[in-house]
Amino acid sequence: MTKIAIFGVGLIGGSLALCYKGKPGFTVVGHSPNPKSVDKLLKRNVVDSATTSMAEAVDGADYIFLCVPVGMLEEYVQQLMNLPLKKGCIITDVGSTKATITESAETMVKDGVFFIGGHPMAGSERHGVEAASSHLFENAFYVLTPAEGTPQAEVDRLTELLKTTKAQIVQVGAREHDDIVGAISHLPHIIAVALVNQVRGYNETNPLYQNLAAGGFRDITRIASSEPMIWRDILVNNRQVLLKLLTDWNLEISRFIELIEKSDGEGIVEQFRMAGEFRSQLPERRKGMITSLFDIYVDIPDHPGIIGQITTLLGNARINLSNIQIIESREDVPGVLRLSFRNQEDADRAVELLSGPYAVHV
Ligand SMILES: NC(=O)C1=CN([C@@H]2O[C@H](COP(=O)(O)OP(=O)(O)OC[C@H]3O[C@@H](n4cnc5c(N)ncnc54)[C@H](O)[C@@H]3O)[C@@H](O)[C@H]2O)C=CC1
Ligand SMILES: O=C(O)C(=O)Cc1ccc(O)cc1
Repeated sequence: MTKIAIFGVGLIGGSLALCYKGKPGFTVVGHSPNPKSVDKLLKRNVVDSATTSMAEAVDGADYIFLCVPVGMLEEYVQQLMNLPLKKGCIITDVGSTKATITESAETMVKDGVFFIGGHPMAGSERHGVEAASSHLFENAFYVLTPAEGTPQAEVDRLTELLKTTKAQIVQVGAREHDDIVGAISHLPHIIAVALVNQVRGYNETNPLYQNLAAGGFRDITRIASSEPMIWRDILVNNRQVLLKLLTDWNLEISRFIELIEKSDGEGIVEQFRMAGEFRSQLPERRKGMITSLFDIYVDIPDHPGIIGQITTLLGNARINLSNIQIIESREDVPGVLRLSFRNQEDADRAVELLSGPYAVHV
């Protein structure tokens, strides 16, 4: 039996637990310092067993996943080193930054125990075990940042284990990881939050901002709703990289200020052209760092219970709805319902299911 211990069974820890729980040959134990959380994990059936005792969780464990906020990772590795661990045990984490934990764990691990940094590059703005899903990592990249001197055979062993997540495993240097992920994930989160707060300010004097900010604005700022504590730790941890990126961001914005001041139409066109060209080269069907929602639109006649009927149809077909929004609902016009799904397959199935009784657009 392969024993997997998971510390911090939230969105990511819970999703990992669901990848292994019930698979032949695996047993999954969840750890939380909070007895109420332990009860919740058992009730929700996310793990085979759960405990508040670190010693009990790691007893005989083959793999230990640290899925707590980035700021707690080092402390967890330190505490694990004071416990009897199984020989050959691999400790890995899922933190969104990799340099500090990979470098410090290297100095902490004892003989016969290995630390391999990890980052499943998929997630969402939601948090907690309630949002966990065994499908979260499918078709996403899962980065491993082995500490120097880690035998490749151990990295291969973890890679083999992680195949169950259906993610594509890649090895990247920890510092290179933080540079790249800083630019494609951490900076966009900062920009989304700053943008929402800018509009929030205007909205204080004119609430029409909020009313008109549906649709596109809502979409591009989804990640501004991410869990504050998780992001506090990520941004503080990756501060060096982010300070450089924010300086570059200021330059990009200054360029736009100048172009607009000068009414430089050609310059503006050139900015859009270059961005469009690069963007069109991004991989299309792979799940990226910042996941998109897949939307379909359904015309809804104005009569009571219609939304319930649609959600029931989807529920019965076990199609997971991620978001639902009424776009227009006035007495004189039929409403449009926007249904969002986490993947194209669910969106396609929903179109097929709803196209009979309703008018569906994509
Ligand atoms: N949210 C996302 O989309 C992604 C997050 N990550 C990383 O995964 C890790 C976990 O994040 P999520 O699962 O999103 O967050 P979450 O909030 O859903 O889960 C965090 C877990 O850690 C526990 N925890 C929080 N503070 C704690 C404390 N002081 N002591 C002990 N346990 C504590 C929580 O009870 C919860 O079980 C973070 O390191 C994050 O950087 C990695 C990839 C994606
Ligand atoms: O909500 C989204 O799309 C994300 O960007 C999720 C995410 C958050 C943190 C990560 O380290 C990786 C992915």
